[in-house]
Amino acid sequence: MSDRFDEIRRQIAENDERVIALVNRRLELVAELWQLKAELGLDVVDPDRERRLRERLASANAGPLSPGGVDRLVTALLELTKRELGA
Ligand SMILES: C=C(O[C@@H]1C=C(C(=O)O)C=C[C@H]1O)C(=O)O
Repeated sequence: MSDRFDEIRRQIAENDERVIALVNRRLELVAELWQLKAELGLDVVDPDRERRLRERLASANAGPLSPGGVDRLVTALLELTKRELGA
């Protein structure tokens, strides 16, 4: 295969590893926030906050991911967070 082919694959792998590291960091931060919410007697799940998160990320998206793609990604992220943290 060409050098460019290998280089593209290397960059894809590097990006994928960054995505995993960022998702792990996100989980740590949400876990910390939920601990504080629990101490304050608040519900950990906040549908209004989730709606605003969805709107903010839709606005921040510069593409090529489609608006529908952003929405699916946010849905997956929120579901994953709740499953991992046991909400
Ligand atoms: C992170 C929060 O808690 C919950 C988890 C969210 C998330 O995974 O991003 C978003 C909203 C809440 O349902 C928050 O209230 O900000």
